[in-house]
Amino acid sequence: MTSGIGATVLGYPRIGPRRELKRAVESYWAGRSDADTLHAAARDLRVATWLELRDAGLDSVPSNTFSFYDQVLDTAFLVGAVPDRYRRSSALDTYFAAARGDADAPPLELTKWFDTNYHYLVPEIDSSTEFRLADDKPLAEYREARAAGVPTRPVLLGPVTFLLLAKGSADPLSRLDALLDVYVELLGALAAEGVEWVQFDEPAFAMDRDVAELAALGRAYTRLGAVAARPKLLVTGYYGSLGAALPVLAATAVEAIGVDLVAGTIEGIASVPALRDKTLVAGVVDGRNVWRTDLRKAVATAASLLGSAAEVVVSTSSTLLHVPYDLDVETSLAPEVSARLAFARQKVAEVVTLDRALRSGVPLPELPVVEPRRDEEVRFRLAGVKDRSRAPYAARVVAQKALNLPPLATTTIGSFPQTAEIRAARSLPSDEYTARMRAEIARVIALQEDIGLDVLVHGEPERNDMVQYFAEHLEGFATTRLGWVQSYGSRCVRPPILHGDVSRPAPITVPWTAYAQSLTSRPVKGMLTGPVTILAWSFVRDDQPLGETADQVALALRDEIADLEAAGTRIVQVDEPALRELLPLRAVDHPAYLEWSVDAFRLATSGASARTQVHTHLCYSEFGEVISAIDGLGADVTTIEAARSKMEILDDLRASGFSRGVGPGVYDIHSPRVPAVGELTELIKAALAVVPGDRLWVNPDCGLKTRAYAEVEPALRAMVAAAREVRLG
Ligand SMILES: CN1c2c(nc(N)[nH]c2=O)NC[C@@H]1CNc1ccc(C(=O)N[C@@H](CCC(=O)N[C@@H](CCC(=O)N[C@@H](CCC(=O)O)C(=O)O)C(=O)O)C(=O)O)cc1
Ligand SMILES: N[C@@H](CCS)C(=O)O
Ligand SMILES: [Zn+2]
Repeated sequence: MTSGIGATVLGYPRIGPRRELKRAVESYWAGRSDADTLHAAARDLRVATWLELRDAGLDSVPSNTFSFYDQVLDTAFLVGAVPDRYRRSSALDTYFAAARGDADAPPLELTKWFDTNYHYLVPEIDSSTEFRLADDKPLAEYREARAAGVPTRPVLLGPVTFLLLAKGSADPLSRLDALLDVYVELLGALAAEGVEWVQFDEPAFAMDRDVAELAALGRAYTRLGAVAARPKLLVTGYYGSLGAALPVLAATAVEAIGVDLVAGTIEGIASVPALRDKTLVAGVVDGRNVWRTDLRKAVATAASLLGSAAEVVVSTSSTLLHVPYDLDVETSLAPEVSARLAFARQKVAEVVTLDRALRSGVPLPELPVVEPRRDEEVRFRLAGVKDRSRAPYAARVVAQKALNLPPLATTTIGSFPQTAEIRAARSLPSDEYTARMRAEIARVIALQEDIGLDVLVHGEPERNDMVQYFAEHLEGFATTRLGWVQSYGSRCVRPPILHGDVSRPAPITVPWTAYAQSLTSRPVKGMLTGPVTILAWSFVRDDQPLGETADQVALALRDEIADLEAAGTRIVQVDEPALRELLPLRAVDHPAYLEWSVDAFRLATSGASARTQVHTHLCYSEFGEVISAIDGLGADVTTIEAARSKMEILDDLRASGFSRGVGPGVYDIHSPRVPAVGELTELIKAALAVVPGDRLWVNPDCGLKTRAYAEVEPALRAMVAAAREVRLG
């Protein structure tokens, strides 16, 4: 039996090719435009996407991939799982209150989406949550697309992944049957509308799952498969192999299963007999990286599955949300780099080409193969690095006494507010720009001295982004002009493209840091982004192990640290906020990752003298799982996000016996709220119960770049006052 889904992609970017959605929502938030204007902008983006995908030749076009903020939040609204504290006068304002918070309620928790740089809002579900079909977004988008002449396939977050991502219940799956009632009702409504296919995403099953979770998956799709009048069902599990979830899904009545054959493998697929009457949606075009597909290899992979399913069709390995829109607008990329690339629009064309080749025998085009740039000197130097250790910590503590820091030393994480004036200045001529940035640094240093911080920062005004900035100054990286990818809500990043061997033509941060240090007698921290984070937030080459690429980046950072020391820098911070993010989804892959990631950090930092205090900073994740790796980094001081998770990290630190300097963040920089001195002293005292005062640092959770001075200044003053109060006992 063939089902006729045909060539498709599992999802598409939604921010607009020129970040139109960012401008539209931010304008609405600022009160500069009304809801109708915002809805019209959103509609234009959706319609343009559907027409583009249809005209590119896809047989099945996805819908409901649009979101004003986040698809997990959309799902919470769809099923009525929105806490009452967010109820506002309109549905749109209720939605944005949950996403961003307001004067009356802090937002839902924001956290990393699997092993990507996308962030989702964590639904709150407990035994009292009354699920109901509370929104018609998937239906409305289907109708809108149909009116534009495009029949579409609504994409929904699968019920089991939704519950597994939620918090608030010790046993979220106990709510599955109640949630399924809503999905059953929705399937009926979609069928009545004439929807032919619906896609359910269950990426939670690319991770290790226990027997109860696998059983819940089976129960969910057995129930949805049994709905009398329903669209055909495609269930996808991406960011890795479905593993044990594949036979579970195959045993249900769903018509199609989407498998990730880029992050996952074909292993085990042929041995699932129940797939033989289903459509296999073969994800052979990489949804997360930007390399052009090896068409011959991809078609061979898909063809090898032909006997395992009733039908095999070509698709992307995951949603295309994580790649930029269009390579063709990047006219400044070197031709030998762009010849190796495909962004979302080009990937759609690849899917169509591959599907026609697989199912109709249309010949594949011949494309030239371009090899990555090799740098023999970098490879030679790396082969010569034998030792990645520093002097013992006790000796470093003695050597660093010269810094003369008080107990409960106060500092910030690096960035100060990136104001509109700073961003606008980027287009100035070089001399003028440098003068503006130096003036900003001088202002930030004077402010920190006035506030009374002990260890200062230069404020990072010259950095458009903590990864892109370094990529712009390293060989082996390309950066884009318009290659924006959604990170969270309206915030976007332009991940650099790490395409060849990495080297550092000249010092990167030294002039800015040295200038800042020349203005003050207090120590100014040199500020670098670590090798793991640079890889995590870039598109990385896939022709060599990640550990090799990380070492090349680390070597460049090692040279930068040596130059910072030579210029008089006594403290260097190497940020690794993405250390947890890159942790592989399957436990079997953890040890190898933790080994190369820790090794790369140690390569970057182990050239530092015992007198130089090395800090690292981590945020955006829960760190319990990688606490021993954090210890393995060997930094003298680790500042870590803690306030948002209510200092839960203290338990992990206590349990791990962490014995070096640590700064659990005392206030949440994601909220405009200014903390009171009293609440900060309480947090510092709680931390003092776990870490002695001479090793305990007082700092915010993360950098201040997204905040305004009106919030930052009083918050830092409160933080310094709290540290002084606790010092006095
Ligand atoms: C710490 N985080 C980061 C992650 N990933 C990164 N690559 N970088 C990170 O810092 N992942 C986890 C978190 C995610 N958090 C954030 C937080 C904030 C942003 C953000 O604010 N993004 C900005 C874009 C930042 C940037 O690249 N700025 C450039 C370009 C600015 C710009 O838009 N210029 C205008 C023209 C100038 C003007 O007049 O404003 C234009 O191009 O039109 C710069 O400063 O030069 C955003 O706007 O979304 C992202 C992730
Ligand atoms: N130094 C960076 C770290 C962010 S995770 C900053 O302060 O923005
Ligand atoms: Zn941070």
